[in-house]
Amino acid sequence: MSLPNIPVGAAAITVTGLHAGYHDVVALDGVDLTVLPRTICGLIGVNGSGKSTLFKALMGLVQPVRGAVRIFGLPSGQSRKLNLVTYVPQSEDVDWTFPVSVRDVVMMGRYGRLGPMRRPRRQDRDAVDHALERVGLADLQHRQIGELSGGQRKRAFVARGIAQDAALMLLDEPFAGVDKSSEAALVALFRELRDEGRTILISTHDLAGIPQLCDEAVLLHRHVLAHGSPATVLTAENLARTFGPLPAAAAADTPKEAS
Ligand SMILES: Nc1ncnc2c1ncn2[C@@H]1O[C@H](COP(=O)(O)OP(=O)(O)OP(=O)(O)O)[C@@H](O)[C@H]1O
Repeated sequence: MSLPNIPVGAAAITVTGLHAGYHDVVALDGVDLTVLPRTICGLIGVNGSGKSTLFKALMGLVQPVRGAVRIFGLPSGQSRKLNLVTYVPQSEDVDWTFPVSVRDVVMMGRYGRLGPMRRPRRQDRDAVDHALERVGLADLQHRQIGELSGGQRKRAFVARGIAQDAALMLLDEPFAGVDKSSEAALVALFRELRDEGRTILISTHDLAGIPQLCDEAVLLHRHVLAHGSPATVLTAENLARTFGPLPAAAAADTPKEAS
């Protein structure tokens, strides 16, 4: 991975005093969050707690009412122009009837990197081949994107981010609709991507999978309730603050602190 544009020493994500929302809906109410490079950070919260809005604010798709967002020290528009960040949205936010192949979707990751002729060159095609291989979709690359299963569509968007060679990947529920064996393969892939130098912010409802996947966890409810290692964050007390009191049987199933 070549990341010449990243300011040395900058945090991957810096969010300060962020207030954002939609018309009369306050979705984020004073979010402060710093995520260092080479980290997989899990974003956890109930439905409507503001996870997707935070992703959109990081991408510049939702404007702050107050506060600021920086990606590698840069405003979101600039970080997007420099191909520093990629976003895998929730499936509901994508028009799957759009007549493009899986390969076309992955090639979109290269658009910001095309040469002066604006045509894919050998290196772009190679990057797309490589990304398709890494998510296990090489055999399905000529299918229309809408003809894939839910889990395969997610993998196509992850491949787009890999082809883009983005230093920061924002993944909104990448495991939704993904079967257990594909989820295990994605977890291994995300850890490889982290080890290559990327930073990943990932929203998930799979609490039990957090300790294996994530270096850090963030509990969100319009603002950050807790942030730190999974062991320190996923305590019964913090989870009760995030999700409300759990029934005794469910509480017994919550992840144990790592020893
Ligand atoms: N386009 C929109 N217009 C108006 N309100 C919205 C819009 N999108 C989200 N909201 C509201 O903003 C708040 C935060 O929503 P958001 O989608 O960020 O939550 P979330 O944590 O991602 O939820 P989920 O787990 O269900 O995906 C909710 O109250 C939601 O109803």
